Amino acid sequence: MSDASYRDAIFSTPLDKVARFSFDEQVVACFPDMIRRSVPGYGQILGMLSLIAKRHLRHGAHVYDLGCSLGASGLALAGALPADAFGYTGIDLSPAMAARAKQTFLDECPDHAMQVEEADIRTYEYAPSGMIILNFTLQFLPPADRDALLKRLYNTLEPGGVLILSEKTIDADERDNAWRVERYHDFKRANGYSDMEISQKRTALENVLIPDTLDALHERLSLAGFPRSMTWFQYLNFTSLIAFKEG
Ligand SMILES: C[S@@+](CC[C@H](N)C(=O)[O-])C[C@H]1O[C@@H](n2cnc3c(N)ncnc32)[C@H](O)[C@@H]1O
Ligand SMILES: O=C(O)C(=O)C[C@]1(C(=O)O)C=C[C@@H](O)C=C1
Repeated sequence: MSDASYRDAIFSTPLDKVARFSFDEQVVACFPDMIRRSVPGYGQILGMLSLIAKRHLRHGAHVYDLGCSLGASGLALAGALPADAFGYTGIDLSPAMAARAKQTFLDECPDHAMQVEEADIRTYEYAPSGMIILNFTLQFLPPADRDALLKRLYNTLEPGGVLILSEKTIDADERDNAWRVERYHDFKRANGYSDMEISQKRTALENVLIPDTLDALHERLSLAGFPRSMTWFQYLNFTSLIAFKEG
């Protein structure tokens, strides 16, 4: 079955040298377990996506899911909306992710027209769309590339379209940041990760996942052209924003 998932044990043994985190076969094999145990509120964010789509998506409009990984957002939409309600393109640069997402859609929702493209979201040629999902992906782009992408996305959205931006964040205040990171590590421990796993993954993500502050995310959305953005979800150092294009 294409959604078979293993328990994430990638950082459970001591490594001489921790390699940079990458979305390779090893991560793909345990990704559903990894993201569920590592991202506070991941399930709730997925659950809200289809409710937001029901309110904001014009019937038949297109949805882009950027950095779709295994297509969890697409599956959430397909589970809640009929096939003719929307079109969907998931894009991911990782060949292993894209291949597995493609197969998952064929297995799980063959009646919905779900496309997956193995491509770079920075250079992809977007068609007009009603909703763009960027869930935990912008944080993996070099910061210098983020504004240009958001501007392109704003320009491709149809009037009345929405962008959902979910990210890990950092606090500008050092004490607040330390508190939030410590409680995040408590969250991971409570989900079965050891101190060694937490520490080795932290090293692997250094200079790979570069978080912005919540204020910087709103500022980027404003710079891109969005007249309005809101933080609709926050749980420790993970957040989700919605940005609206004027209708
Ligand atoms: C944390 S995962 C996203 C999780 C996913 N959105 C979900 O909700 O399950 C980040 C994904 O972004 C992809 N990615 C990173 N940089 C990318 C780029 N420049 N273009 C396309 N995909 C990219 C990675 O391959 C990875 O699958
Ligand atoms: O484990 C962490 O520290 C995380 O930041 C979680 C996180 C993410 O936010 O994208 C990092 C890598 C994996 O893609 C899954 C989740």
